[in-house]
Amino acid sequence: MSRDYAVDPLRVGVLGAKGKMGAEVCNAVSRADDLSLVAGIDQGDRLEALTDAGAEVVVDFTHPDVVMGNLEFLVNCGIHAVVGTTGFTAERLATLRSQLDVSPGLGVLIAPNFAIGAVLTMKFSAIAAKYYESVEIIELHHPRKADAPSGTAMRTAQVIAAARAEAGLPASPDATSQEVDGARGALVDDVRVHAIRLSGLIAHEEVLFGADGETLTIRHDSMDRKSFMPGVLLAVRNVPSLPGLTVGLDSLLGL
Ligand SMILES: NC(=O)C1=CN([C@@H]2O[C@H](COP(=O)(O)OP(=O)(O)OC[C@H]3O[C@@H](n4cnc5c(N)ncnc54)[C@H](OP(=O)(O)O)[C@@H]3O)[C@@H](O)[C@H]2O)C=CC1
Ligand SMILES: O=C(O)C1=N[C@H](C(=O)O)C[C@H](O)C1
Repeated sequence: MSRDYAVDPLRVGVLGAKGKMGAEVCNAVSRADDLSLVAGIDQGDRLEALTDAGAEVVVDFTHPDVVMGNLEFLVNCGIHAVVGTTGFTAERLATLRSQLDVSPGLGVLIAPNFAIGAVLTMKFSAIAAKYYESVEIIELHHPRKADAPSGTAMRTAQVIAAARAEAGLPASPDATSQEVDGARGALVDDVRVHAIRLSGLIAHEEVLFGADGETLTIRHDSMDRKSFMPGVLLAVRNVPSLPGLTVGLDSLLGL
């Protein structure tokens, strides 16, 4: 018999509950009739509070330095995870895949960005990439952000680079022969990424494409952290039926 979540809500825990994103997630989960917030823990709290509370899905918005330890605990305890925390290198994803290989039925979903517009920006950029000889990315964030470039910009650069490689495109043209360190941004998979940190901003990304006589700019702006909540809740509701590792929201959005 299938479970009636209106009667028996999915039990959700939040890691990083006092942070900017974690607090917003606690509010969103509390407001959803089919979900029940059973634990919200932060720096210094015991991870066991999650098992004590019977959490079935845990959402992690903490810090790149601690997220792998958190996930090891959750996987060992058989708790599904939805992860927004950044810092997922190919090596980290491989580690996670091997942990999940021995935990049949368990799901972990990691999304570099839960905002629909950011997911579409990555998708549109992957489509546009093969038509333009030049591409650069500018990401713009609030100044309390720990990592640069953003996880979204890293992922955007990776999908663009993959599309360019498949189309046989060389590196973007660039005649710079004299440079003040950092003036041309960071190279991520051969794509230049520039990171702005500015009070007043939340999370923004611009992808600029160029060819002879034209440019195309794809821009997304998160003006409020509420923009991430529909994606987070979509992931929470679906992760128990998505065994293994899922990266990105694309499949859940039908992209
Ligand atoms: N995927 C997405 O859509 C989004 C991803 N992010 C990412 O999410 C992460 C968090 O962002 P944000 O909420 O802005 O950051 P915050 O610094 O506001 O929040 C992080 C919270 O986690 C706490 N924390 C740190 N270590 C632990 C631990 N070991 N266990 C439990 N809690 C811990 C912090 O405590 P303390 O401050 O005391 O260290 C803080 O309260 C970042 O990696 C960010 O890039 C952000 C927005 C959207
Ligand atoms: O730290 C943030 O704020 C954000 N982090 C994520 C990232 O690094 O891409 C997602 C979004 O950009 C907000």
